[in-house]
Amino acid sequence: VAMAYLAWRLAQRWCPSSLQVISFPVVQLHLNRTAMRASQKDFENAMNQVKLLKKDPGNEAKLKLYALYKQATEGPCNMPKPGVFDLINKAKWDAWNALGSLPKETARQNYVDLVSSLSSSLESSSQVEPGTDRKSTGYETLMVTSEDGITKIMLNRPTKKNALNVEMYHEIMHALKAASKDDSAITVLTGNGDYYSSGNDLTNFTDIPPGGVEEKAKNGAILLREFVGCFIDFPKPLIAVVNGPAVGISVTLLGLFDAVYASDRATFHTPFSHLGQSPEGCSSYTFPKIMSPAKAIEMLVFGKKLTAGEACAQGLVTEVFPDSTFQKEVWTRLKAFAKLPPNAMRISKEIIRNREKEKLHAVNAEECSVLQGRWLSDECMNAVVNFLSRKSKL
Ligand SMILES: CCCCC/C=C/C(=O)SCCNC(=O)CCNC(=O)[C@H](O)C(C)(C)COP(=O)(O)OP(=O)(O)OC[C@H]1O[C@@H](n2cnc3c(N)ncnc32)[C@H](O)[C@@H]1OP(=O)(O)O
Repeated sequence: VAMAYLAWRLAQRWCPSSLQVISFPVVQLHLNRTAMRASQKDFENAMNQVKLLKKDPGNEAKLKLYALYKQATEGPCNMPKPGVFDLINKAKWDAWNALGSLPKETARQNYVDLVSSLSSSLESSSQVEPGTDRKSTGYETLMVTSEDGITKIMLNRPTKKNALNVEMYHEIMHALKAASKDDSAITVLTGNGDYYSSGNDLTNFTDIPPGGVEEKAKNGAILLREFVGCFIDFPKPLIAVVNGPAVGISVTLLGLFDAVYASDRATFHTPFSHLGQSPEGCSSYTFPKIMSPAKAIEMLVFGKKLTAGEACAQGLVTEVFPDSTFQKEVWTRLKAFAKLPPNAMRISKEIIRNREKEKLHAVNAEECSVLQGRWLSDECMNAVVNFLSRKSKL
């Protein structure tokens, strides 16, 4: 019920504007387009095209498609209004009902138009999609560059505080795999804008697959395990340049980096209990080792936010720099590191890290399995709903 509520809140957030988009232009289109009518064949083609869309068009578009489809095939909404707790069906009913007495032919035409615009917009944004060698511009959520012996992977959703959406998880894995094979000596992860990263994108929780929330949680655990695994196995020196606040998984992963340089503006926050969740990124193992069990519990269980200075004192951060000179000082240092013999660095990292690898993979698997259960809990669902409905922030 909580997840249905969540989907409904999202639909509700989008619906006020989307209903205007549905009802107002639909009527206009009807007036302007008496001569342009989509045939039944066009309509059927559009229905098939929807199934072939390479990307999920999002809940707002799906609600519009649903409403137009129902209007085109059954006419005005004559179903009883779903009960107040039947949240998803109520959002669908609202969308359909908002079409009023729009004629079937117009709804059919609008459906065809909508599918056509979705196909072209999603098609064009997926031209840079998977498969071949991605260059910097081939990423949607990252900027990846390679120069002076350094591959820099920059999280690039500054307007969302570099929250990690599903695409970003995949792109980071792709970029790390490419960096492990390229001719750079070291690899750097950093953030664009004022944040390093605000952690997992909480809207990841809203896209529920046909198998429901259980399938969603299972897929999330698989993705997380693979994602963290890439950091455990990364063979070259991996350095975090923490340009601003870091939250959640962007903090826990730092225990798997080989050096962490932070601006004095950065903070380190893992509010897992607040979110009804539990630690990941192997932090249940690395943090107690790095900073003592008691300090790790303050962070991972009680959600204590550390300043950069405190994180450095606890051993999570290697060195802190004043924000005004941060970029200059850090990159000068990194360029010097990148001139060291790459094979020697690789082999030294291997000998330091390898004996822990098996343990880290086991910890990762266990953390993912615990989180899978947490994502289905009321505590977690309520926390996500509260954030998405703007009732809470960290
Ligand atoms: C599948 C793998 C799962 C791995 C498990 C990982 C767990 C974690 O990482 S737990 C940590 C999750 N992160 C959070 O709970 C942070 C939530 N965000 C916030 O509390 C705040 O946004 C803030 C403190 C990070 C920043 O606050 P403020 O400076 O006031 O900026 P805004 O809130 O206005 O943010 C701007 C814009 O960005 C969106 N946004 C920021 N962080 C997230 C996020 N984590 N998920 C989704 N969206 C995020 C925010 O909603 C704003 O969007 P618009 O309103 O559309 O402008």
